[in-house]
This record gives sequence, C-alpha cells and structure tokens, in this order.
Amino acid sequence: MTRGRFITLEGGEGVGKSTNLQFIRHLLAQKQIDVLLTREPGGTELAEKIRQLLLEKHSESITPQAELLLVFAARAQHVQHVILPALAQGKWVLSDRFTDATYAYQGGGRNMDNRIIAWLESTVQGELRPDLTLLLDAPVETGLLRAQHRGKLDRFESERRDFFERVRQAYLTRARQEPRRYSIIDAAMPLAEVQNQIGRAIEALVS
Ligand SMILES: Nc1ncnc2c1ncn2[C@@H]1O[C@H](COP(=O)(O)OP(=O)(O)OP(=O)(O)O)[C@@H](O)[C@H]1O
Ligand SMILES: Cc1cn([C@H]2C[C@H](O)[C@@H](COP(=O)(O)O)O2)c(=O)[nH]c1=O
Repeated sequence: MTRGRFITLEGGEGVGKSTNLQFIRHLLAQKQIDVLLTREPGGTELAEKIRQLLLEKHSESITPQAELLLVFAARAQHVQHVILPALAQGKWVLSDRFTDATYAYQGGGRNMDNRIIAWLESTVQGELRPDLTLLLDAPVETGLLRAQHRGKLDRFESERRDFFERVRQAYLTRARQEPRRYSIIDAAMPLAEVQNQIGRAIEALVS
C-alpha cells in the first residue's frame, strides 16, 4: 500500500489554521482523498491531557525546559499511536501544528537551543517529516486581534508581543531554509484569497 501524505498547518495565534483545516479537508474529499484531521499538542487521549497542562495557567511557572519536554512527550504519543499508523494505511494526515511550532515557540519564542529541538525531533519522530507545510503568515497584531474575539486567552496567548514577533520570525526563517516543503500563505488577506493560495499549494502536492 502507498504511504499517505502528511500535511501540516502552521502559524502564529489566530491566523486561521482551524478555519482552513476544514477547507483543506473539503478540497481533498473532492479528490476522493481520505484524510485524518488532528492537532498538536494533542491528538491522543494522553496528548490532549498534556495539551491542557500546557495551555492552562498555573500558579507555578512552567520552565522552558519542562515546556519543551511536555511538547515532545505529547508528540511521541501522537506520532506512534495516530500519525504513523494512519500513513501506513494509506490515509493522508492533516495536522493543526507539528514540530515547526516547537522551533517557532520554544526555539524562537523561548530561546531554546535548536540543536536540542533537532535531537528530540529525531528521537521522537525518526524519519517522519511533513510532505507539505502551509505557513499561514500574518502580522502579529492581525492574528492576536482575531484570536481575542474568541474570549479568554490561554497561557501562550497571554505572552508579550515580542514573544510572538520572535515566533513569527522563527517560522519565516525555517520556511526560507526549506522552500520545497513550505508554502508561505499570506493570511492577512481576505479568506477567499487565503483559500485560493492554499488551493494552489494542495493542487501542486496532489498532481
Ligand atoms: N483571512 C481571514 N480574514 C478574516 N478573518 C479570518 C480569516 N481567517 C480566519 N479568520 C477568523 O479569525 C478567527 C481566528 O481563526 P482560527 O480560529 O481559524 O485561527 P487559528 O489560527 O486556528 O487560531 P489559534 O492558533 O489561536 O487556535 C476566527 O474568528 C476566523 O473566523
Ligand atoms: C505544537 C506546539 C504548540 N505550541 C503552542 C502554540 C499554541 O499557542 C498552542 C496550541 O494552541 P492552538 O489552538 O494551536 O493555537 O500551543 C507550542 O508552543 N509548541 C508546539 O510544539
């Protein structure tokens, strides 16, 4: 059986990942492609519990090291129990965030060493890397304004503006380093235009 394709959606807060996940599912369904939608941190029972730990605010601060290890603990469960089995069955997998988010948030945002992230990436994922990563890029202000309309802010959304600027720059740096895997989408545009751009990137992968 042919292995399925692995697509990830990335970007800062409120850039439109959840909205466009459904759009991509619809596009692939029109092409009779069976796709599993998932997210990080999360995607399994245990990984969703770790997600809660990461997103909730606590009286005890979470150190950057603990945060990084929690992210990869959740990913180890997700990769072994969900992503690899689905790909092996020929299903496509579409994940709302994956390891590029770790390079952006823990690497860029928290200044963790990229070499440590790369070591954890190889340890947890082996050879698994996305076939296509759609980076929804918009000015920090645009995304935060969109996210704020949803109400109460989580632990990450409550970070300072300069944290999100570092996250955005880290994403863009990675995208420029790996132009064959990444497609940078201008997510500040109206939704119809954003979806035109996404449609072209998906078409290129399918054909
Ligand atoms: N291109 C767009 N133009 C205007 N509004 C948009 C656009 N894309 C998404 N939105 C709106 O912005 C809000 C945030 O979108 P969404 O929840 O999809 O973002 P997200 O990237 O998944 O957010 P988060 O990372 O915080 O989970 C929603 O209200 C959505 O309808
Ligand atoms: C995978 C991953 C995620 N994060 C952060 C980024 C977001 O603030 C939250 C997830 O919530 P959202 O609904 O997807 O916006 O988690 C992170 O810091 N590191 C990661 O690897």
